[in-house]
Amino acid sequence: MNAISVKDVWKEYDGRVILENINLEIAPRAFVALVGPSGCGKTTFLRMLLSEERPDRGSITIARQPLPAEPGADRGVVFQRYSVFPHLTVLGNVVLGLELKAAPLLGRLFGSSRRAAEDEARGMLAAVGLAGSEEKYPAQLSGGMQQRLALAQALIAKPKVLLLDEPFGALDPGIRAEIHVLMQKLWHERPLTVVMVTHDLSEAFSLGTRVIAFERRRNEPSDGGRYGATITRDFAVWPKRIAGEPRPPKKKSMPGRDDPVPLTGPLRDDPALQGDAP
Ligand SMILES: Nc1ncnc2c1ncn2[C@@H]1O[C@H](COP(=O)(O)OP(=O)(O)OP(=O)(O)O)[C@@H](O)[C@H]1O
Repeated sequence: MNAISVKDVWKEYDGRVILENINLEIAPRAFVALVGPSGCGKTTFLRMLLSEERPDRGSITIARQPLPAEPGADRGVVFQRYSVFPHLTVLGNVVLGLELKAAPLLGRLFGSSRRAAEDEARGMLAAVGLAGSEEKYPAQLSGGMQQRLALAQALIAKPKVLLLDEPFGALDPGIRAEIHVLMQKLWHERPLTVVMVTHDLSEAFSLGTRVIAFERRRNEPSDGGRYGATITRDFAVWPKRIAGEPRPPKKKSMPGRDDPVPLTGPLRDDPALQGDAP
């Protein structure tokens, strides 16, 4: 199963401790939202899960196996921008995900394999709401459609783990709400464990099964970078959100028990959960 286990992980850059003593057990099919102040090391943590960076100390395993030394098809990733290739069509971007998985060195499929890959990619594009846009180029798509494409490209290789680094941060609220619905649908339908970095607390609680805050407990300039951020809060979202069991759509007029955790009071004001978003 695609459980993630992080044990006593530390990361330094240039003699400065960025992350310290990170311990985290993520259940298979969880949707973990990571929040915390700007610069506390959320992206660094995600990059370690992707094998773009290595911990200086500690270990990370997925499904009880040490992380591969390089990023691979087992972990998909979507960034806030620039996740897709501008010179490839929408279809080409998604087919590439399959080509890189099947032929990592050559990155090309031919003949019937290519046709099968194209059919699969068309199915994936339909699943993210991009049917009919196959021959367009990313620049011809809106921001929301580009992120749908990035999700399709990441998911086509059937990763066990999906890593999201503020994937919806640049989208307008209406578009963001639509893509949240899509994101939940994709998570319910596929055997994925998701780790998402976000500055948006409301997004964290409306998508996640669990919200984790990173924070530096000591943050004095005189510390000289001796202390990094660590996990200071770990909330299970209530009512429980369970992969594969979508909640019924909300009734419009009456606030119900399936509403997300209300973001008022001490939680909303908790400095550990404040990013630098307005
Ligand atoms: N490759 C690198 N070399 C040196 N320092 C780095 C490197 N990558 C990140 N840092 C530093 O590590 C710290 C944490 O950066 P990171 O991007 O992980 O934070 P973050 O919490 O994701 O920030 P934000 O919310 O603003 O995206 C920052 O001070 C950053 O400058």
